[in-house]
Amino acid sequence: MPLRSSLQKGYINTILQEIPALSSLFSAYASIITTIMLLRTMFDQFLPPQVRRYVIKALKYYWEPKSSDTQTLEFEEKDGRSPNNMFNVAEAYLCTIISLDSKRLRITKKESESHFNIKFAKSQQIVDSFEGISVTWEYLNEKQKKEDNDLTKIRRCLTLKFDQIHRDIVLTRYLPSIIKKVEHLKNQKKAVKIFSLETRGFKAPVNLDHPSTFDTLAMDPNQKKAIIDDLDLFVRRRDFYKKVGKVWKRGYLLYGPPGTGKSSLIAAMANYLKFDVYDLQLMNVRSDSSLKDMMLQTSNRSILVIEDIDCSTNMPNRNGTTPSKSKSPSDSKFSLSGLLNFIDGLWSCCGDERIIIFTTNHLEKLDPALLRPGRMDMHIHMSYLTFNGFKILAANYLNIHNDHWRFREIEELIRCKKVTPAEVAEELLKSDNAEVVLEGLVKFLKGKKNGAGATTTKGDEVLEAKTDNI
Ligand SMILES: Nc1ncnc2c1ncn2[C@@H]1O[C@H](COP(=O)(O)OP(=O)(O)OP(=O)(O)O)[C@@H](O)[C@H]1O
Ligand SMILES: [Mg+2]
Repeated sequence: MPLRSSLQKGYINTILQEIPALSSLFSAYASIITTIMLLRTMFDQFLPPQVRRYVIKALKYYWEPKSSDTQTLEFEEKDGRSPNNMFNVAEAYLCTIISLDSKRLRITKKESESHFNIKFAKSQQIVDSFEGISVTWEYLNEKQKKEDNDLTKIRRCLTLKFDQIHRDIVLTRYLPSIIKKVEHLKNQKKAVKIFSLETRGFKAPVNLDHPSTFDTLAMDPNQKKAIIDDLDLFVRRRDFYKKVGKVWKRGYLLYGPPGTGKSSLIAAMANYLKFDVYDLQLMNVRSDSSLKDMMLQTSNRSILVIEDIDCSTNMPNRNGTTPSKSKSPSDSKFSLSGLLNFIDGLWSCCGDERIIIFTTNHLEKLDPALLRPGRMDMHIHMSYLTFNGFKILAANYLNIHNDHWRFREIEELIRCKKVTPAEVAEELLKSDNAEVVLEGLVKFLKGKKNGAGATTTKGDEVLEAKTDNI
């Protein structure tokens, strides 16, 4: 083939032309090797061993990749004999950033858990980034010989590697942010407990298991938002309370007719904050000092509830007279001023992050001392159902998220009737069929007495925040 042979000829010519350049490259390379070998021989033969060692060390320092550039932190599973919580925190955090693409994963499950956990496995690495820096986690699971005998033990450890120049960021910001994230996660998973009071103290707690949340509460949206904002502000103000020298507590007074959602709101608050609830029935409190003892039994991050404050006890007022004749002041060593002292923080200063909630159906019956500005931080009026509230119930109970042809009529009826969310919720439960339920509700509303000014629609009219009192 003429073409092929001409190409081959071309290659050969090119190679022949390059021969002088290649041969000079080879000779340069050979002379470098010879020089190195000569130097090596001189180095071995003429330099004393100490100097040789020193030179080798110096060369290593300049030429080897510097291992000291990488900082390694070790999180051992055990700190001596006790568990190292930082290991658990780091492990929990890594579960949240693990990629399912990892070639090796560990799967764990406790008997009490309904789902399995995915953890990262021996010798696997996870690269994480924080504020633009990159860090590498590795899980070590190595056998170690015990010093005193031949037995081996397993050393479990997480290592965190990063460039040394980022040490401050890792120690002062990255690790604290991990602790915060894990605390938050734990809090999300926490089951809220309720402690009820007996004469001798609080009973063993049970899970609150109350399904009420801010999403399911039929309330004016502005009022709901104001409460959520207030709770959020409260929980993030630890330093602020410290700075101004106030006990870190917040008091809410919920008032309104029966069935308007006062207890449901308490459950929603507890579920939102994941705070345990202490249900304090005042009839079981015998004296001011026993109230103080009860307080000592409660934990931080909790809600103390005193329901129906107007009628739960024949508490003597500050003049020593009881509202009811069934008990004389001498029968009870528990007084209104004792309770007021407690609210004012004298006794609650044994704990942090406390919420106190009073409920009443009759605001007018309460001792004015309880209502004085500064006692309860926020007065929340739980009123009759509004149309906005009804739409929330319709979405929850009937899955109606948009408009419905019956809504205009229902809106008109709700505007001029006094109807509680509890009454409407009961009507909405009566059938699976939305048409049947709404027809029944219209009938029910038509059958109710008219009530002027039954509903208040503006959030700011039904919510009085005494925010200036913290
Ligand atoms: N605002 C509301 N949003 C949603 N459901 C509500 C609301 N109010 C009442 N309900 C329903 O009515 C039931 C009773 O309400 P809840 O016990 O919260 O009322 P209450 O104001 O505490 O009444 P009481 O003054 O008698 O203690 C709740 O379990 C819930 O199903
Ligand atoms: Mg209630």
